Amino acid sequence: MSDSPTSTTIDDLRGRIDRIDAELARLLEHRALLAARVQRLKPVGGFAGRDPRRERELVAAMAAHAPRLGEERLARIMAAVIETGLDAAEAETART
Ligand SMILES: O=C(O)C(=O)C[C@]1(C(=O)O)C=C[C@@H](O)C=C1
Repeated sequence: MSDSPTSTTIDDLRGRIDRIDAELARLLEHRALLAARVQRLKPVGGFAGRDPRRERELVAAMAAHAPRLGEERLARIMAAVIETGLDAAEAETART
């Protein structure tokens, strides 16, 4: 896939972003499902059982794949991802 100015338009780039966003949504859904399963296996799950060390470790591992974003920005993104996953897990628990 070329990024040359002649072949790349805003529409092309937005199309590529849309495809990545669809993939991200599927991955986030899958991640939330797995994180909900972890909550059910932990002695204390949900927000009460939050594990800051595990969160730091997963962000550090991700940073190796995302040098443009870097660890500090990834930490902000992953805080939102993790909190949203915990929120969905707690809502599911409340329904069942
Ligand atoms: O690994 C865990 O202990 C989890 O509960 C999963 C998870 C996550 O979403 O990755 C969620 C909350 C914790 O603070 C750390 C990680």
